[in-house]
Amino acid sequence: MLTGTVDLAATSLLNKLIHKSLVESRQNVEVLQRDPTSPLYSVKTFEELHLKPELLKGVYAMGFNRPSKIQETALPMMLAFPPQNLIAQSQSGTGKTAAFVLAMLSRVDPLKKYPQCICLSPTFELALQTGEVIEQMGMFCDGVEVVYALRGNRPAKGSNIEAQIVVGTPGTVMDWCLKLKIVNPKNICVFVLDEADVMIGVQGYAAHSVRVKRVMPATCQMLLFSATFEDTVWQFADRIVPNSNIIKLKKEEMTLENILQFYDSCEGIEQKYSALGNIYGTVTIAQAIIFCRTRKTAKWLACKMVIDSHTVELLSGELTMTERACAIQKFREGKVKVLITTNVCARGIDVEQVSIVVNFDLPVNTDGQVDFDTYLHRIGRTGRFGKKGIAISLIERCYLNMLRQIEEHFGK
Ligand SMILES: Nc1ncnc2c1ncn2[C@@H]1O[C@H](COP(=O)(O)OP(=O)(O)OP(=O)(O)O)[C@@H](O)[C@H]1O
Repeated sequence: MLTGTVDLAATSLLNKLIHKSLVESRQNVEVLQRDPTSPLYSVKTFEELHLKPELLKGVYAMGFNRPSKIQETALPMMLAFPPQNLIAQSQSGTGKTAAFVLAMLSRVDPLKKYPQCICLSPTFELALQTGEVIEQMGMFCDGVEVVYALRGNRPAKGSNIEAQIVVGTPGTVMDWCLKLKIVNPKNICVFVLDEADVMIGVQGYAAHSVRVKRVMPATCQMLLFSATFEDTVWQFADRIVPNSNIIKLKKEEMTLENILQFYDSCEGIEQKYSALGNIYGTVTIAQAIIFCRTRKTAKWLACKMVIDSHTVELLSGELTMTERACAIQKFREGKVKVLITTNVCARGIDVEQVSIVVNFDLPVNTDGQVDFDTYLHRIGRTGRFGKKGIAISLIERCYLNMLRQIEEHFGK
């Protein structure tokens, strides 16, 4: 890790690194896809994975040349007959979404006009993003549609849902299945839990996910995906999805070599703010996400930056759904280059141009201990699919021990 206050020398070094990483990113993906130790490596081509012709067309239209390791390994398991359950772990940005989307699209029958697959996501933004991937990848699958089971999109009781794939957050999907009864769980043949460790390991999410699972037919294929699974969550996953195929990473494989991690030790919040000000110019060469621990800090930071004439977008859980959708869309389209957010965007969000992640605060759990998994998910918002990325954590000196714990935990 690189240390020191972000002074002029450090800023200029960062500048160089960002330019270098932007130039090297594309090349790096090609190199990694030929490196057997990389999570992007595969022996097989998409043709050899026996995808339907319309899906092959979709994959190539998205610009994918070869599958990644998780896609190569998971797809044959997911597409096998009889259908098999799968619990799969792979690093951030290595193509898990594409893998389970291909599995759902392979299984739906476009002629049947009712929901056949459900994908649960922990956040509104991630559900929207996954739905968009389904729509893009399935663009040649005539008659296949997606419906979003999200707060704010509430069809009337008795509505007839014709879309074959439902993407949504657990509470709303549960309502659609059990309360409104507009999705018949008995017709579901694939049930995906994205960010599965949260979906089954965190109270609230878990209660809803498990209730939906209970009303599915026993033959329904369960697919659990995440970049992180704590040991206790593995055990729980194994219990609720018995007889699964399992793809698991070793601890030392979890961090990505293509993301450089730095820190800057600061005296207090104001010094953190000035450190951020020093690197703002560098950060906006491409796009950046700044993570804060609380909504309050995120709001404070966004207001302060706007007052100082910086263009930033705030996205936190206190915004309305329309405001959240608008904020992520603006950032995705590159209309704003800096997104200030909380853990609501820590997982899954995929914006290719993000070359820097800043931890304005380190993520901690409810006991005030470092939340290693969230750290990994946050920094994984950069360095997508082998691109180069930079993560900078601003740390108050009294919390430097947390940094050591992160280094020890990941062996980096
Ligand atoms: N085979 C491929 N070739 C090229 N690009 C790919 C391929 N598979 C996925 N991608 C791209 O890589 C990026 C990351 O993929 P994706 O979002 O599926 O990763 P993920 O593993 O689900 O990440 P996270 O753990 O953060 O949720 C996306 O922009 C996606 O379009």
